[in-house]
Amino acid sequence: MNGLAVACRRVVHIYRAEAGDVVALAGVDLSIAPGETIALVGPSGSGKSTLIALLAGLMRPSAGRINIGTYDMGKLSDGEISRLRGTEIGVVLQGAARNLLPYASLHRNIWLAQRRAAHTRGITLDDPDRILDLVGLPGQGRQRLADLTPGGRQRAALAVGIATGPGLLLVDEPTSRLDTAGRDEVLAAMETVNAERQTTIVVVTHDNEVGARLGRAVTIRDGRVGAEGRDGQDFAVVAGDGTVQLPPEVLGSYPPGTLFTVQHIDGEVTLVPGGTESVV
Ligand SMILES: Nc1ncnc2c1ncn2[C@@H]1O[C@H](COP(=O)(O)OP(=O)(O)OP(=O)(O)O)[C@@H](O)[C@H]1O
Repeated sequence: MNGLAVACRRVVHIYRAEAGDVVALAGVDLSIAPGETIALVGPSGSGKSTLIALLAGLMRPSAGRINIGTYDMGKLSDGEISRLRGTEIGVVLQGAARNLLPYASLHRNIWLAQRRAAHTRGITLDDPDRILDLVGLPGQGRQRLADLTPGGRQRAALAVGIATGPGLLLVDEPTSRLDTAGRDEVLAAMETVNAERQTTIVVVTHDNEVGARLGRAVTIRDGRVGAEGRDGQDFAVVAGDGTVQLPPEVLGSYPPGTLFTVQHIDGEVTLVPGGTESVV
């Protein structure tokens, strides 16, 4: 399957907790083209895991719309979303052990992931050995989780995540607790999967190196898309409601209420601080 496009429009997510409601996402607008690789980065608690859980259909947004390929997630039943997750959307949770049966071989783990898809989609699935080749574990089908290095375990989790040939692969913190060599192996595996299958890949990460290696790094800040990095350049992003977040290092110099004049000359926009502070 080719990569799936993803579109989030004004996505809001509120956790209803005893201690009070928590607004985890406050209006995310994000478009991902088929076959793109994206890192979701940003401070702890900014909403990255919430966003990936919504894309995986593990939760439903409080408001807003999510489209994946031709699917409008809000219009699908729980059963349809669950089937989609087992077939066209691959999910790799944080920690390899959460994705694999530790005492079963890699072959069996891949086969178990494929079995349901074969029933629901009735298509020919990739040979498990071919999948292991893709993630850099050639000929390791008989190995079990414990037999592998930490980087190998994470790549085995990726193998299970792509077992059904999904068009969208969602991966949570694949390189945390890995050394540099392990991280490079996991990045190389994701790059190979993307190159060979054009799978759209969205990775939640705290690792800036991962963000730099993937095609696009989207910074989630306070539940919104705060900035984007592409090809070593940083960009501010205009949100669907017209707001733009300034980088924290800029905001640090200008307290809330600072007035700016906006100068728009020959296509260039400049913010010039000045005037009396307004009360916020
Ligand atoms: N089940 C929950 N119930 C209540 N609040 C939650 C729940 N899960 C997350 N939150 C809150 O929602 C906000 C966003 O959390 P989220 O885990 O999505 O952020 P994150 O960017 O993934 O953080 P981290 O990088 O630390 O994993 C935080 O304020 C968090 O405390």
